[in-house]
Formats: sequence, structure tokens, C-alpha cells
Amino acid sequence: MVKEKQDNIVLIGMMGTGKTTVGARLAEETGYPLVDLDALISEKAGCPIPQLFAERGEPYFRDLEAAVLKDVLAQEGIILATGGGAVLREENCREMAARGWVVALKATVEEIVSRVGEDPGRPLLAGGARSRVEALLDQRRQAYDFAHVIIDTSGKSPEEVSAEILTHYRGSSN
Ligand SMILES: Nc1ncnc2c1ncn2[C@@H]1O[C@H](COP(=O)(O)OP(=O)(O)O)[C@@H](O)[C@H]1O
Ligand SMILES: O=C(O)C1=C[C@@H](OP(=O)(O)O)[C@@H](O)[C@H](O)C1
Ligand SMILES: [Mg+2]
Repeated sequence: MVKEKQDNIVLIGMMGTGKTTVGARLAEETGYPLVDLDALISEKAGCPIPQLFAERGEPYFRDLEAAVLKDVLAQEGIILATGGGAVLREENCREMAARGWVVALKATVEEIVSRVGEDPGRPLLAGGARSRVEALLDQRRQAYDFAHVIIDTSGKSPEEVSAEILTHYRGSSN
């Protein structure tokens, strides 16, 4: 354990900033279990995220996302990798900030497109990854700013990002 207090570490940020990957690394480093919100949603829904979007629509996904998030945040001592749109509801942000130490991951448009632009697992990027990433970043311009710490991941490996987060975490007071 990195700290005596059983804080949750909550990762937020746009698609492709590395929340799932860095979350797994942080879990290894801290011994806290990794909870990936999308994986849990997919498990609960019984189908992959793209199928959920296609068959039930985004509003249904967002309702499920909010419910699973609330459930998961009742725990203590987890690494929570959220999905990029989990910050779109204010209530979700309030819960995350109240129940965890929130880290926002950032990356340039170029890096995001090169990391996830071709990935069919991200339905919101279908039909033109670069323009979709730009549009979403524009819509979400300040959505990630409530984090306790903001980390630019561009040009850094997941290991470097994880180490940087832990340096902040060990020095944080909450
Ligand atoms: N710091 C990084 N540098 C380069 N590639 C990365 C980095 N972090 C993640 N990736 C890669 O980018 C892709 C998306 O990462 P992922 O963790 O799924 O992002 P998110 O959960 O934020 O959408 C994966 O292929 C992953 O290996
Ligand atoms: O940004 C978004 O709205 C989304 C991000 C995805 O998660 P990642 O950020 O882990 O890719 C996933 O929750 C879904 O496709 C919607
Ligand atoms: Mg993810």
C-alpha cells in the first residue's frame, strides 16, 4: 500500500489518454485492485460497449455508467479507470471528487488519434477519428478540470505516467 488511508484513485480523461492502461500499472504498483468502469458496464450489460451503443443508444449507456459508478465508488482502496464521458454528468463528478483522489490524464489530438483512432471499440470515434476527437475535446473543454491533479501524458510511457501519479499521490494531503 502506498498510503495508510484507503483512498480511491480515480482516473478521468478523454478516450486514449491511457486511463485503462495506466490504471492497470497503478494497480500493480499499489496492490489496489483495478476497476475499469467500461469493463464492468460491459459485464453488467452482457455485451461489448460498441454493441451497447448500437443497440440501446448513448443515453442508456450513460444511465448505466452513472449507476455503476455510484456502486463502485462505495468501495475504498481501488484504482478506478473511468470512461472518457463519465464526467459529462455533474453528479458523477461530485461523486468522484467526494469518494476519490481524481487524476485527469491529457494528451494531444495527434497522440489520441494515433493511439485509438482506428479502434472499433470506441463507437464515438466512428466516421472520422480526428474530427471526432477534436469535436469531443471542444465539447468537453473544461469537463476534466475538476481533478485534483492534471497530467499530460504526451510523449510519456504508461510507466512514466504511473510513476508521476504516485509521486503526486504520496505528496497529496487528501
Ligand atoms: N502513455 C502512453 N503512450 C503510448 N501509448 C499509450 C499510452 N497510454 C496508453 N497507450 C495506448 O493507447 C491505447 C489506449 O489506451 P487506454 O488505456 O485504453 O486509454 P483510455 O482508457 O484512456 O481510453 C492503448 O493501445 C494503449 O496501449
Ligand atoms: O469518451 C467517451 O464518451 C467514451 C469513452 C470510452 O472509454 P475510454 O475513455 O476508456 O476509451 C467508453 O466509455 C465509451 O466508448 C464512451
Ligand atoms: Mg479505458
